[in-house]
Amino acid sequence: MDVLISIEEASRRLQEAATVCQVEQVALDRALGRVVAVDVQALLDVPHFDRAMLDGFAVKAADIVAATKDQPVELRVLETVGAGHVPHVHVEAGTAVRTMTGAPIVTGADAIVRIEYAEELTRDNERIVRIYRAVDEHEAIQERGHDILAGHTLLTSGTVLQPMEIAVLAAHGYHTVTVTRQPRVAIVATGSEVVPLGQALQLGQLYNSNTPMLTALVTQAGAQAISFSPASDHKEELTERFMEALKTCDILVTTGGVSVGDYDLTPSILEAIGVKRLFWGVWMRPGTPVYAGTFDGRLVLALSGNPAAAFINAIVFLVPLLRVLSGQKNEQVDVKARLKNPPQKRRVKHTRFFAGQLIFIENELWIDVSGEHSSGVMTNFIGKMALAQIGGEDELREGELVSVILL
Ligand SMILES: Nc1nc2c(c(=O)[nH]1)N[C@H]1C(S)=C(S)[C@@H](COP(=O)(O)OP(=O)(O)OC[C@H]3O[C@@H](n4cnc5c(N)ncnc54)[C@H](O)[C@@H]3O)O[C@H]1N2
Ligand code: MOO
Repeated sequence: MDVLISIEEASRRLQEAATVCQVEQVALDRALGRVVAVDVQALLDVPHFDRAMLDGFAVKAADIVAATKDQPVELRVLETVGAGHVPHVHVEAGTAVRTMTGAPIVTGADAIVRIEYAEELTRDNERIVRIYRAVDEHEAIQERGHDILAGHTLLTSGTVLQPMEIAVLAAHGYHTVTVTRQPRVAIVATGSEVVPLGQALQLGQLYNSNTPMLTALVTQAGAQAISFSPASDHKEELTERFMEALKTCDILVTTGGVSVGDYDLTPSILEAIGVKRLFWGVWMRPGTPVYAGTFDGRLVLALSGNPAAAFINAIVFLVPLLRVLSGQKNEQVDVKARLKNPPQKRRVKHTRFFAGQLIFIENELWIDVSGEHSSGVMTNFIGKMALAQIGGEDELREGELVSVILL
């Protein structure tokens, strides 16, 4: 390992080495979570016509200024217009059109009176409506272009497509959208003790939990995970697996073999195949011996083998990197909470991370980090929604205000 560097410095080196992925077109029904690559313009005025926002009667507001519960005003009803219908008449003084929510407003009308304040009847074969309340001009009418006007910018590049962004694109008639290609992340777990799921365990062996965890995390972050079978701690096997994985990806993520033991071969093998080191060792715990490098325009992150350390390494370095590669520009919210039940641990120079539960106590956000925090303990993460990050001048004491990373 090198002299340890700060998380900020490690992140800076990684982000500097990262480049945004190419662009591609995707259909709207495949676009969830993808990142807009080019600003998208509004193609239409939306709504595309003046429309009714309530079921009622389209009227001239001036006709019914005197309408009250006791002294209703009567108007002649010319026709009924539902959503998707087109009015065939023109409202003159003394007339109205029965108009349903979403229908176009008939010409001549300037307000909608809701149906609850009106009563329609037939007199001498004529449709009449009694109106019991005055309305303001424009009441319950949404004008053409009220939401957005054609030619305005609808979505800026870097926007993550969530359900409502997709709805907005569809409202303008877009079938497809230009997005950045999903970053491809190759995942290689290492360690002679690590065996694939489905195989009986012998003494000293354990199942590979890091690959499924990282695959899930990468998928959750909107990137594409390519998982390889684990490689045992042999130079030839590690070399072959790393080289094979590097061919297919934007980022190679490995776990295990980054510390100082006799079989911790990952950094030396990566460098033997041409990886250029960005750092090896960060003031963080868990996850201190994390390694990073570059290889022919790709990035390499070699995480600790300890599941909790690998997870926190990935949350701190991999997830933000995926944001950069996919061109995301969404602001990250800075969340702070007060520490509840901090472990009795020595305050060290390392930035520490503890999984916790967010709770409100008397209108203040707290993060309860009770439970065992060890690199080898996974169950303490179950159901936890956040990590407390204790760094800099922060103290490990009850009530300390610390940064929180939402999971
Ligand atoms: N003398 C020193 N020893 C250690 C140091 C040190 O500075 N000096 N650092 C410690 C720290 S901190 C960590 S973290 C670990 C990092 O070890 P490695 O990254 O080299 O990881 P391994 O030794 O390969 O594995 C650690 C642990 O995790 C288990 N493991 C590995 N891969 C998987 C997997 N895919 N799924 C589930 N579990 C996995 C592995 O069996 C080990 O138990 O080093 C300390 N040592
Ligand atoms: O990286 Mo380690 O998790 O500090 O034991």
